[in-house]
Amino acid sequence: MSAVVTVSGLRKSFQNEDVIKGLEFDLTKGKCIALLGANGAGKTTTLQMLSGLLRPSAGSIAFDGVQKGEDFRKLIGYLPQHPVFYEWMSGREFLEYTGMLAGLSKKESKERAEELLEMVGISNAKNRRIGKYSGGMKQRLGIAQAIIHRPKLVMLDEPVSALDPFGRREVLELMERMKKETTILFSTHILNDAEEVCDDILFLHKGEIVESGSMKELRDKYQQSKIDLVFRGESDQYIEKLSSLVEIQSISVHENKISFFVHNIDDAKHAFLREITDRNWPLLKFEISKTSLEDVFMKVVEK
Ligand SMILES: Nc1ncnc2c1ncn2[C@@H]1O[C@H](COP(=O)(O)OP(=O)(O)OP(=O)(O)O)[C@@H](O)[C@H]1O
Repeated sequence: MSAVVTVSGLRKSFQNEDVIKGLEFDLTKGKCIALLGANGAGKTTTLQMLSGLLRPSAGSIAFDGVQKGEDFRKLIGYLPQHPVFYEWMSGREFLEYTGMLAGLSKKESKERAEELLEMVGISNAKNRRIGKYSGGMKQRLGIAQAIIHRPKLVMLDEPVSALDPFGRREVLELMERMKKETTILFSTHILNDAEEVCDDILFLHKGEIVESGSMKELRDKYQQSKIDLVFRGESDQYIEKLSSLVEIQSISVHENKISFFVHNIDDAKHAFLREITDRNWPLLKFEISKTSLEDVFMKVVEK
């Protein structure tokens, strides 16, 4: 599959401090990719370099079909983390204005503005002043602005983080619709949001990509089945016996909770329950679950 942009050896330092430390990745055409990372991981800095607002300290960013030195801005759309609007303009006026700034004719801008107001679901408020819009509506207007010139890649910096649950839902649903038309790179520190709409993840931590791949690959790689057990009293003898019954990947003990990570959850469940009931062990808790990507994310971030 072809890449809309290929990034190689990308670095950025501020006052001799390395903030982005040699990123290597490409973004596959037609995908929605989450740039996931905690606060300060370097997401905004990365997006600003990709959008041409910030000059990299080193490395290259190559857009598909664009020669070195050629203007690539027509190919990209960008919604900053804290977009600023002319609050006195109406949504329609704002979109027509940004359309013309992006190089569309007056007629094209009008038509595209109408189309986008419909698409992002604010056409009934198109003549209202932006100052009267809710957070979710402003964010959707910001997204419309970012795609007015039909870019090949649209970058959204934390588009849902500051929204209430309603606004968040509106924007995530809009992204779902946009996926059919363009490649999306969106930054977030909330894994759930990434999981909901994205195909692929770039996991940024302290300026480095510590994990990447499709959602499915990462789930397959990290999701493990586990059985949590709590017994009354000392648990060493139970751990020893239970771990001899089936193939165990790992065991962790936290206070009085024993977690067995296993390959085959059905075998383990039956074997454990049989053993515990046959021997009448003082079981207080038996719980089956899966580790989530969230657990993995937390582990990496805590390092
Ligand atoms: N202009 C600047 N001058 C100095 N340091 C900067 C500058 N811009 C960003 N940084 C630093 O670079 C690091 C990464 O910042 P960045 O804003 O890219 O992170 P982020 O992942 O987008 O986080 P957040 O979600 O909090 O915005 C931070 O430590 C930040 O303090």
